[in-house]
Amino acid sequence: MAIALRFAATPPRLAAPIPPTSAPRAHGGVARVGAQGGTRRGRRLAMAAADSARCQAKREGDGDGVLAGVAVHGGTRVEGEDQLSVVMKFGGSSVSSAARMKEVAGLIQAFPEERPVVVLSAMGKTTNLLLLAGEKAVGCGVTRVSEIEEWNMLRDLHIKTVDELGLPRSVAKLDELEQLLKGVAMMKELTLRSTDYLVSFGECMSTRVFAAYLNQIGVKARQCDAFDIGFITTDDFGNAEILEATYPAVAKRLHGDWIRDPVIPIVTGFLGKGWKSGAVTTLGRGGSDLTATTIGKALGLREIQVWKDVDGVLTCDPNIYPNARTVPYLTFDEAAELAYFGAQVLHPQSMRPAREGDIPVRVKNSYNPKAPGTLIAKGRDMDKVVLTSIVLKSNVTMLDIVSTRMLGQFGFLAKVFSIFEDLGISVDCVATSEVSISVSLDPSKIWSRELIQQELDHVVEELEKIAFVHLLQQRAIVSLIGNVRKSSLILEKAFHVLRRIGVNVQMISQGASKVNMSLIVHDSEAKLCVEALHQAFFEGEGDGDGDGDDRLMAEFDEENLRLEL
Ligand SMILES: Nc1ncnc2c1ncn2[C@@H]1O[C@H](COP(=O)(O)OP(=O)(O)O)[C@@H](O)[C@H]1O
Ligand SMILES: N[C@@H](CC(=O)OP(=O)(O)O)C(=O)O
Repeated sequence: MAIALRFAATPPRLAAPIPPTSAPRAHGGVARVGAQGGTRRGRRLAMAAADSARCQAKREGDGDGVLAGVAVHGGTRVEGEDQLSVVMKFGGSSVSSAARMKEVAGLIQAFPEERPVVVLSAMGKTTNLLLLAGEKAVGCGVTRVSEIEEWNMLRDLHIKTVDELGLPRSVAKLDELEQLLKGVAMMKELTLRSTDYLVSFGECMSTRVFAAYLNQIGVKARQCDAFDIGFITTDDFGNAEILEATYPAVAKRLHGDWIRDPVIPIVTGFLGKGWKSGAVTTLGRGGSDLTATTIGKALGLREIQVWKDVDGVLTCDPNIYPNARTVPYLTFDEAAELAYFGAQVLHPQSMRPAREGDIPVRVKNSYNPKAPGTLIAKGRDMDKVVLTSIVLKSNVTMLDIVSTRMLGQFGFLAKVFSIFEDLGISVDCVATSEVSISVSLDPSKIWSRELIQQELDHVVEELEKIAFVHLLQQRAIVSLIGNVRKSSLILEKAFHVLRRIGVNVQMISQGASKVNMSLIVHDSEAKLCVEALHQAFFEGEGDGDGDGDDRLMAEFDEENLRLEL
C-alpha cells in the first residue's frame, strides 16, 4: 500500500477569539450594526444603506411590505425592532413529544426580547418512519396500509402529541398522509420525487402542531412551509441544493410578513421547491440545519441557534465514546470539515451560508439550555489549539489504483478522476505517488445510501482499463480536526497512541482545508482508535511508563489545560 502525505502551505492567521455569551443577548430598540459593519466606516455605510432603503420603501409606499428596515441577504444591515433577530432551529430530538414541545415553547418565551424565526425538524424519528412506511406501502396493497407498523407508530405519536397539547387532531394532517400512503400502495411505486413529498409530511406536521400550540398559549405564531416562502432548489430529489435565488426570495417573504404582522414564523426545515419541477424537494438528511443557516444569511440575522440533544459540538461522537466533551469554539471551516467527515451533529453543507453571511452559529442543548454550547464563527485564536475533535466515518471503501504504465507518464490522475466523475462517485481522501493513487470513496452519494456493489464493480471495471486495482472494504476514516500548524505534534502523538494499541494506519490524507488530518484504518479497529486518541488528546493519559512518551503527553496536557483556562 502506498502511503503519501501531503502537507498544506502555511495556514492563514485567524482572527481574535470571540467572547463567550451563555445566552442569547437582548438589544432593546438600539440599532446595532451587524458583523460586516464592525468598523466606523462600515457602520456609516450600514446606516446610510438602511436610511436609503427606508426612504425608498417609504417612497414606494412599501408596496408589498418589503425591506422597510433593510433585511439584506448576506450584506451589512442595521437591526431594529422592525427586524427579525435570530434563527432558532430545533431538531427532531428537541421536539419529539408534547412535553418537549412545551419545553421548546418555554425556551422561546424565555427570551421575549428576541424576534426569532423558528425552524423545526420532524418530531423524533418521524423521517425514518415515513421512509420505511413508504417502502412497505409499495408492496403491501391498499387494504393493508393501516397495518404498516411505522405508519401506526407515527400516527400514534402525532395523535398523542396533539391530544396532550389540547389541540384538534385535524391540525396534524394525518388523513392526508394516510391517503398518500394508500396512493403509493395503489401505484406500487415510490419515486425519488414522491418519496420527498411523503417525507415532507414530517416537517409539515411538526410545524403545524407547534404553531397551533404557541397560538393556544398566547404566543402569536405563523406556520410557514419552506417550499412556499422562497426555498428554491435543484431538482435532485433526496439531496437538493439550495439555489441563490432563495436568499432574496426568503428575505423578502419573511421580512415582509413580519412588517405586516409581527408574529413568530415557524418554518419547516429540510424542505424546498425544485425550480424546474415545482415539486417538494428535501435537502439531504439533517437538512434543517441548512434551512436555518440559509434563513440566517438571507435576513442577515445576528445569530443562528441550532438546538440539539447534546451540549454542543463534542470532542467526538458520544455514541462512540461517552467521555466526549464540549468544544466551546469552532471556526466555520472546522465545523464544515467535522460535518463533512461524518459528525452527525451538523448537516455537511450547513456552514456555507453562515460563513458567507458571517453569521455566528451557536449549537445549544434544548435539554440543558444553561450549558454554553459551541460558538461557531469566522475566526478564533488558534495559537493554543492542538486538537479540536475526532470524527469517525465507518464503512468506507478504499481503492488502491496502480498505473500499468511507466513512471513519468502524465494524465494518469486526470483519467482516474474522470472515471469517478462519469460514474458520479465522490471521493473523500486521496493519497498519491508517482504511479499509484489511493482513494476512499464517500459511502453515500445520497446521505444515507450505501454505495452499492454493482456501482463498485463498475468503477473497478473502468479503472482496470488503465491500472491494477485493489478494492478494500470495511475501512474507516478517523479524522483529526485540529490546528494543522501543529500537524507534526498531532501526528506524532496520534501515531504513538496507535502504535501502543497495535493499530496500523493504511492511508493518511491532509487536505488543503488546513484543519483536518485523516487516517484510514480497518473498521474493526476504528472505535478503539477513537477511544485511545480521545484519552490521549483530551483526557491527559500517557502510557504511564515514565519515559519520553509521558513527557510528550504532559506537554500536550499542558497545552490543552492552557486552552481550557
Ligand atoms: N462530534 C459530535 N458532537 C455532538 N454530537 C454528535 C457528534 N457526533 C455525532 N453526534 C450525534 O449527533 C446528535 C445530534 O445531532 P442530530 O441527531 O442531527 O440532532 P437534531 O435531530 O436534534 O438536529 C447527538 O445526539 C450525537 O449523538
Ligand atoms: N427530519 C429530517 C431533517 C432534519 O434536519 O432532522 P434533524 O434536525 O432531526 O436531524 C431528517 O431526519 O433528516
